[in-house]
Amino acid sequence: MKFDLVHKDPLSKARAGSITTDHGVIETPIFMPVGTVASVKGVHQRELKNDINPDIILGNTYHLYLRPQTEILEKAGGLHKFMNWDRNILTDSGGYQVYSLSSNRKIKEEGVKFKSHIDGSYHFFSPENVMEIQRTIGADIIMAFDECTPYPCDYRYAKRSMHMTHRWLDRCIAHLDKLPFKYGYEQTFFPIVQGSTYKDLRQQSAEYIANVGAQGNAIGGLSVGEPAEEMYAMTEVVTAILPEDKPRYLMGVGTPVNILENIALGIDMFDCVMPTRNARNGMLFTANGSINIKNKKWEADFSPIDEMGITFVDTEYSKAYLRHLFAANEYLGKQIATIHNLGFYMWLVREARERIIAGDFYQWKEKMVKQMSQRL
Ligand SMILES: CNc1nc2c(CCc3ccc(C(F)(F)F)cc3)c3[nH]c(N)nc(=O)c3cc2[nH]1
Repeated sequence: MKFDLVHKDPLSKARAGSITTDHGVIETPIFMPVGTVASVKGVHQRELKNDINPDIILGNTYHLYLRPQTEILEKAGGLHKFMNWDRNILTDSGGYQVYSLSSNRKIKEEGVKFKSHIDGSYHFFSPENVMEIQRTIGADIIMAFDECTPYPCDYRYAKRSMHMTHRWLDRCIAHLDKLPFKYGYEQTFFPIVQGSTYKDLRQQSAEYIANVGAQGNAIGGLSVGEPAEEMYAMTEVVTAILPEDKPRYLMGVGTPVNILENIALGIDMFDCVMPTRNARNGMLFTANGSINIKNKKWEADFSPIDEMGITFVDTEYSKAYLRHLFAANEYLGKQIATIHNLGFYMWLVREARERIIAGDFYQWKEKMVKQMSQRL
């Protein structure tokens, strides 16, 4: 993997860059649509390419391991082939999903024992077997097996959890070195900074991760319920220590405002379920604020969904029609809203990149943060 920084903003830590992998170039700042079980819910790969056009999407080790299971993915020649997606894929290591999805799980030094949310069967993730699973899935960027420290937690727990994540990181690296690439293209490993919302622990963890010298670095343990100010404060502490010439991925972030604020703090990569999950609930994000399309006020509003939208749904369908589809619980409604929201998130980070290159990102960000916070 190669990362070229093409521009830095004069009034903030925002950067514009390009990540090059064997599956193409990723222009940063980038938003990565969540494709949990080898699909961005309700969107065809062709629509994804033509209308939303992400350089990279996310896949999930926890889900893919349970279904369709790694044996099938291996026979398919990896996830790219299996889902007919020839651009970049990043997989999370499953640690977070076990913590957030599995009913009962037991975290020990060796690894995590968990119960499948699908059929109740018991499984075990360790740094070692998760590296093997991610090699088999074949994503271009793979994540360390970490413990996403729950929030809130006391200092002692956060410290112990951080040190275990560091020991697991060492085990990931030691094991990965013995596992050759399976499908003829490179896979890049990102370690993950923890430390909860304690400044000194975040500094320690950022130093430990920076020392690994990886091609990219992630910040975990945030967007887990902490106030936005805490998220920004921890991001600031960590980006001051992580190497400037490597991409930074802030996991699970966030709202449009969170994304702009963290771009200003030096973050390059984002993922979040909000655009897709909120869409299925009728919550649309726009440059002028958010719309709850189920609201009666849109019943006879025949204006386009979003005059400034970048996808075909924004101009080809009206607010009244989309509201009707939700009222009738028509599947098409969820699909239209999902394409709109993903389109908006892609527009937001692309516009941020253009502004960083043009040199007026900071002023634009200040204006957008106010404008997007309105409720329409
Ligand atoms: C929502 N907040 C949040 N999400 C977080 C995530 C998940 C990110 C993710 C990746 C891939 C998918 C996929 F389903 F699309 F594949 C879905 C979600 C974290 N992941 C790890 N490893 N460590 C963390 O410390 C961490 C903290 C996180 N805060």
